[in-house]
Amino acid sequence: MNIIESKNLDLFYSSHQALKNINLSFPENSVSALIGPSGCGKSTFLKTLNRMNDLIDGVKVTGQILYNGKDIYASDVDVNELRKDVGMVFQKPNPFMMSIYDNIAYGPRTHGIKNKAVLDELVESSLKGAALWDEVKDRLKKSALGLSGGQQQRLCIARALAVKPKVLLMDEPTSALDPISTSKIEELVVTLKDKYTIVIVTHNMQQALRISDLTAFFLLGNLIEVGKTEELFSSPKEKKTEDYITGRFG
Ligand SMILES: Nc1ncnc2c1ncn2[C@@H]1O[C@H](COP(=O)(O)OP(=O)(O)OP(=O)(O)O)[C@@H](O)[C@H]1O
Repeated sequence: MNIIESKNLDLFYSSHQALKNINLSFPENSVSALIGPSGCGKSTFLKTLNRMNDLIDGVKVTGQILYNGKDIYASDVDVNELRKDVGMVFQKPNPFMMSIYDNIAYGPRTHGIKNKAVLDELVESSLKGAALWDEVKDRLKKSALGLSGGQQQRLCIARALAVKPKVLLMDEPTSALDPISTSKIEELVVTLKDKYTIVIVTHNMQQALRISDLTAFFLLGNLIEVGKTEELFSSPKEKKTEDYITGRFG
């Protein structure tokens, strides 16, 4: 089943059309990679999936994003609830200037959870889910800013998991990390798909090959091709896809 999908989606930044008639579906419990050269609209598309573009002046969206069959741009949609279900992890780790514990408890607290035992359990299960618990369990009250970059990124993933999302959007989550931290995040993404649906923007085609089930190739605001990752990389249907994945441009 497709948990989230776009239908005839256009997006304009004022007069500049950044997305052109995008039709793309994401099956539950899969990892999908969005690839394409800089400026092709990958991040813009990712952000339409939980209305992060709402925050930008002059943005106009037409078409639909259906989450569990319901248009998230409908007027009665509660954007906070949507972003609870469709969480996001950014390129640069962005922990809050507070303790590791409070970073994770922040989201649940804003949704009204105050009980300490419940929060303790959420903090532990989220950190375990992000493969960080063992490294931080003895320093939960220490500042999150004291963690390494790779640990900070796993903390941000744990923070996203703490509100029990269904979909996780990741915008180049490893581009600021060293190779060891990168491979930890890649392993984590593969394990997370048992419980979540993941859409990840990456510039690294090897990464897309290693971790994703589906790959979508964007170029100049158009979706050129989407398919099973292995097939898209081994026998692309479109010449433009082939040129990109073989490094002839982009
Ligand atoms: N806030 C904004 N205001 C105006 N134009 C924007 C804005 N954000 C992005 N754009 C434009 O929209 C197009 C798509 O940008 P986007 O960031 O989605 O591309 P991308 O594929 O994610 O690129 P990169 O890989 O470099 O992050 C580009 O032409 C970009 O200049």
